[in-house]
Amino acid sequence: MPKFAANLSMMFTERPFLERFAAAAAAGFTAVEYLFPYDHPAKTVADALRSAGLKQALFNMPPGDWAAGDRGLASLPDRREEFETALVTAISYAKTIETPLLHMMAGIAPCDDPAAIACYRENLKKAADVTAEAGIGLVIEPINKRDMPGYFLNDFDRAFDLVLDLDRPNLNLQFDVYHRQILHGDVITALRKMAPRIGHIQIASVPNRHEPLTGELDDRRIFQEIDAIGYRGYVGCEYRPAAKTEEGLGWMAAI
Ligand SMILES: O=C(O)[C@H](O)C(=O)CO
Ligand SMILES: [Mg+2]
Repeated sequence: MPKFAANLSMMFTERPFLERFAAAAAAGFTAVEYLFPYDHPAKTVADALRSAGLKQALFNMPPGDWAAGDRGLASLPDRREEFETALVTAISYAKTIETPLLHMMAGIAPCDDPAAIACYRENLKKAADVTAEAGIGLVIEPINKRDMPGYFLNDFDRAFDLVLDLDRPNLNLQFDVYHRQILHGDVITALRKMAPRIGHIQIASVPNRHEPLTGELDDRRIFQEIDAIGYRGYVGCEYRPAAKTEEGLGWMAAI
């Protein structure tokens, strides 16, 4: 059975962010992930994590101005300096919080634009090499067009081929089952094909992005396959609870 990490950006949102760590631990989670810790000092987040006795699975590099519509900086040629600063910030936070893995978001840019493609590739190489020096893993995640219209990285084969082509040991794929199903379907075959380069997995029901066992996929079968491919990392529960978080946790006993 996979080991699950609560996503504190989506779950336990009935309480302020720093109180979600204790709530996740009380609910039985041993690890957490979230999108961004940057609204708080790194030490404050690290203290909340450690006080709750939790492990940190992953968080994202700074995405730019999220409220203004930024969804990452890596493919934006006119924001290279901001990307470099974001990389330094992410590594500093990752070291303080002892996070083994960072997700580099691509940004909103045409996926066929040559300048965006070149910029993304260069930034990805740089981020992989700099995180490797810090002993940190890096993942890239294709995201579906319904949830994130215009997002640069929106194809699993393209992301997988880029990981293989750049061939950095610490650079792998963030395989979000929710996005895979919406973008391409064929989840189990893709898990088997991409298994050697899967650095992180996330789950949510399709189409509503709620708890497991409530969507169109056979989540029990997918969890069996995640075990079968030999994935031993955390599976991030990146879902929006259909009601109160704790009321929706029955799936953990039912899988
Ligand atoms: O949305 C997702 O699936 C990603 O995992 C993310 O963190 C950016 O929103
Ligand atoms: Mg995801």
